[in-house]
Amino acid sequence: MRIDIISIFPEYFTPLEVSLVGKARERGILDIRLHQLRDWTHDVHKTVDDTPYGGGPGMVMKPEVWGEAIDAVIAQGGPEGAGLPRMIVPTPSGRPFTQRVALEYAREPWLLFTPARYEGIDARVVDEYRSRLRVDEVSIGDYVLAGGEAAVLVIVETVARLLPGVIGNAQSVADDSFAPGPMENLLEGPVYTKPPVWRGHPVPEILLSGHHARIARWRRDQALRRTFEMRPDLIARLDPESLDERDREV
Ligand SMILES: N#Cc1c(-c2ccc3ccn(Cc4ccccn4)c3c2)n[nH]c1N
Repeated sequence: MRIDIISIFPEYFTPLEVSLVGKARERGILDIRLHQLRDWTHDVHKTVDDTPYGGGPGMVMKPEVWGEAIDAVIAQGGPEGAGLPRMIVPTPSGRPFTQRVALEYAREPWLLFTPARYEGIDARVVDEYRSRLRVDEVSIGDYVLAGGEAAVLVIVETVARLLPGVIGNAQSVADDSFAPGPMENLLEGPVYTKPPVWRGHPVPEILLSGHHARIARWRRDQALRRTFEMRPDLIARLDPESLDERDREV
């Protein structure tokens, strides 16, 4: 997968050089390219923003600069056969970014992220590129960040761990909370490791029993309880068909 990120803070993406994403880049699974938006300005101050039409607080990012930058990245071409990139615009007013959306993105050969700052990008940029590309305006949650870079970090890491070969244990991905299937809309239950007793806190006996069926049942019970306690809104989304008699008792 090829990923292009255009930003006025390319240094914000240093975390993509380490850990899981960094290793995926070293192994050639991910090709991430960063671009400094100001490289497409033409004034001595490298201006990327201006006052909003209609008045109001803050500044808006100029369409000309973004248009030249996006055109230049597209013109570089992507992976063979990839065609044009899917453009992802983080915004507080976007559709929710979920595990299902991440799975969609993980199937794409080329993603182009356009994280903005200030009050966002002139709306005509999205209008322009919707006529040429698939454009997604997405939000990572119901709170307001200072810009889109943190959202890109979240999205890239979420998508990267879904790519074949990135996570050693593919079952771990399949068992993710929110992954489509039996675990969808269920939160992870508690996890434990050695020692068997820590500061007087024992590991639940069932986990030491070696009885895999009972352990699986216990874990599902814990996931249901955790979901009920922390995210009752997700309980309503559970597919009744996916619940057995025991689940209904929990
Ligand atoms: N994804 C996502 C986001 C964002 C986000 C994404 C991009 C930008 C570009 C500028 N700002 C600041 C800003 C403040 C006020 C109104 C508009 N924009 C962003 C915020 N906030 N919360 C999310 N879940």
